[in-house]
Amino acid sequence: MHTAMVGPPLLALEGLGKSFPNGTVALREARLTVHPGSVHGLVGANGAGKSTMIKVIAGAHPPTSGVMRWKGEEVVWRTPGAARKAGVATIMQHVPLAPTLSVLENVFLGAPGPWRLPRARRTEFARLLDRVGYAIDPDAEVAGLAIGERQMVAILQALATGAELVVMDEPTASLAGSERQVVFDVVRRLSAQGTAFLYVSHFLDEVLSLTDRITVLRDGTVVEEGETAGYDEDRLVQAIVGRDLLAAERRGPAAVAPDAPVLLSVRGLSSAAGVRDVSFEARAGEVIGFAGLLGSGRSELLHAVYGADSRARGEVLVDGRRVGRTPRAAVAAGMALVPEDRGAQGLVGTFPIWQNISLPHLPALSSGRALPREAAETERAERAIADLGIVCPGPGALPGELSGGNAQKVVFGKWLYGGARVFMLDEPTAGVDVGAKADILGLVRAFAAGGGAVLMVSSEFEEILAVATRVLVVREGRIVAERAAHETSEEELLMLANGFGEGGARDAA
Ligand SMILES: Nc1ncnc2c1ncn2[C@@H]1O[C@H](COP(=O)(O)OP(=O)(O)OP(=O)(O)O)[C@@H](O)[C@H]1O
Repeated sequence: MHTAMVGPPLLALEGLGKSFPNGTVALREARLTVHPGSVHGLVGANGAGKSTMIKVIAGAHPPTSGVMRWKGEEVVWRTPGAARKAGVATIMQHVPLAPTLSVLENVFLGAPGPWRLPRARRTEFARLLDRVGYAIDPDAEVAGLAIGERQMVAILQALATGAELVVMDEPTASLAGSERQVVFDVVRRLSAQGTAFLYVSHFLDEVLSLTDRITVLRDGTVVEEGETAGYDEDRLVQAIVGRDLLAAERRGPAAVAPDAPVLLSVRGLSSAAGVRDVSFEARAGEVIGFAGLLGSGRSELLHAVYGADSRARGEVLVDGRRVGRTPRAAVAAGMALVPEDRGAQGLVGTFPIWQNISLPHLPALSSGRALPREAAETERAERAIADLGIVCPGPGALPGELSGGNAQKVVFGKWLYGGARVFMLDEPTAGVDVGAKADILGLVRAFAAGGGAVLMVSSEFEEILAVATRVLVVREGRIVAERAAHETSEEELLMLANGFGEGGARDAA
């Protein structure tokens, strides 16, 4: 990392304001200064205005007020194309690549210049790989790539367009440890070559280790800006949420009574989606963490338990009674699943928040015939908004008006306030800020303490250890190891998830 502080900044925003038609003021007199070759962290709670700022920079949202300067010159980018042409590339969390095209074709999709000729392309591709220090087959089809590799294709694509500033929105959100490292290495390497990065992330350890400077947004305004060296995690959390939370997050799991009844039994579950002969039990009050790498089958396992995979074979029992193998039967038996892909499976875009939250519970909330009681539903939504700290104009807001993290909290609220007893969470804190993360983990504990059972999948093993009573390690669709949470460590779980048993021997998975 070398920061060229002499000369004008690469990008400067001054007095930036952005209001939406519904009256929400997302940015107020905000400022940002990014220097060439620097890695600049942008952090803030859910709804603080990070995405809005990025979208203004990327030319996707016109600002309502303020000035933007690029290399010292005042600029107005009315389209993403204009920003890209000037040298800004934006990499969003869900990388929009063309799945049926090859890596090579994707990398040069938006690139200008002479790269239409196959020979020139391959030469340039090799040069780009050399710059990032990463190897990937140019002829591989993108559909077959792991998420980490897709991120790399997006970075190569940004370089191919000649980007001088790469904006990354939560680039590591669904990556496993080793894949994250690859992203960090590339960012460091490219910044040393002069490319600047604006790095948006809720993973504060990443922001602290990777960036040179940090800007903290709260409620649309910049509350702090300074050199990363002047921060530690506690101070950054304070700046983001205005309170100290780490104590709550580190509290550790509660113990389960040895005579607690078995709530959920899973027997010999297998599926074509890669789940292989999985059996386990969950007692009332237990939080079971499923530790596995991306692609280990951990999400498929939850889906199979929930009955969402019609090809799955095996038995699932709640309170000793067999549950039919459909999501409908699962819900009726008291099971709830909060999926990882909340965008596609979580919310109905045309329903206000209150309706989304009560969607799974309509029978319980209805009086007489299928007429929902709006007052009860609104009350439930208001409770969810308060408990989970959902930043929104009110229960009548539409999902599209919410920031990403707040929309996730709504999905969470959907299930939390019903009569569920077995709660399955797939990456429950992905994309939510540190404050909400502590709130959600607190809710998980409260749910278990109230006699429920929780199955939780997370790529963050630290988070699993913070709430789980027991950890099941998933690899290649099987449970390859079981540990009591207080008897294991992040390092051990990572080894096991990677297929290494104790002493470095590969487990016979
Ligand atoms: N299209 C929109 N219409 C109305 N309000 C919006 C719109 N997009 C965002 N907002 C609001 O603007 C504010 C800032 O949202 P933004 O998405 O920038 O937050 P964020 O910091 O990126 O949050 P997260 O960490 O959850 O992604 C929020 O209050 C959000 O509800």
